[in-house]
Amino acid sequence: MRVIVCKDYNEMSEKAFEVMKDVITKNPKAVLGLATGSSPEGLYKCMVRDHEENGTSYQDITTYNLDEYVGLPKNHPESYYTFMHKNLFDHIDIKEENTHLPSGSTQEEADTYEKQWDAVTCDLQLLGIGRNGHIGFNEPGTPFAQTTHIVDLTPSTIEANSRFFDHDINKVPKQAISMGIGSILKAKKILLVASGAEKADAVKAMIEGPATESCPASALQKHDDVVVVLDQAAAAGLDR
Ligand SMILES: N[C@@H]1[C@@H](O)[C@H](O)[C@@H](COP(=O)(O)O)O[C@@H]1O
Repeated sequence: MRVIVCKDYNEMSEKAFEVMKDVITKNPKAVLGLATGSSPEGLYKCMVRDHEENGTSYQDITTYNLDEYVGLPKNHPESYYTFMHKNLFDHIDIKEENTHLPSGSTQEEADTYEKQWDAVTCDLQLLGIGRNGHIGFNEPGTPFAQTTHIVDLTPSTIEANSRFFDHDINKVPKQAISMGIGSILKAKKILLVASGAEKADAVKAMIEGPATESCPASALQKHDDVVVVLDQAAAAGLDR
């Protein structure tokens, strides 16, 4: 794992953008795995600004998102479909038909998404990390070989994500459809961004702990091309 520590969220976003831009420049037909949450928002802003100022084109780029809540209509303000359009897709020249998000509530629908994912080679998978070490919605205890699946969210994730639902845990969906850890590890390159003190324990377990199902992100130790971009607060627990 290559670990880059930045002074703050903005610098983290700029550094992550450099990694992203390099992939897109080398391959304008790249397949990108995308993530939601506050961690990648700054990176998406950099991509939009670069598209507007430098004309970087996404015409031939294809995207696959990691996850989506079960039970929220597509156009719900907190659906990941809405998030991706609001933060990225509506501001760049990507073709709607080239963007993919998982959807549905059954394992059959999850398997269909995995088949689509298997048919492409992802050049760069972007990830955030949950406070309990989850990636996508793969909660602690998820087998590393897991493919796209329906997930029961843990109380800790429901609580963490309630900030997007008026701080009301009753409004947070209780399930999600998520690429598995095995799906994520299929990407050629992985870029994980994390900021803030509340991520420090998960970041330490991911990088310096053993590769164990109790920290889903520690599975990334098994991949040979991972770049982790952190701000100082998220890196605070690291020994090295
Ligand atoms: N499913 C998403 C994850 O993909 C994301 O990494 C995590 C952290 O979110 P944030 O970046 O807002 O802290 O939250 C959600 O649960």
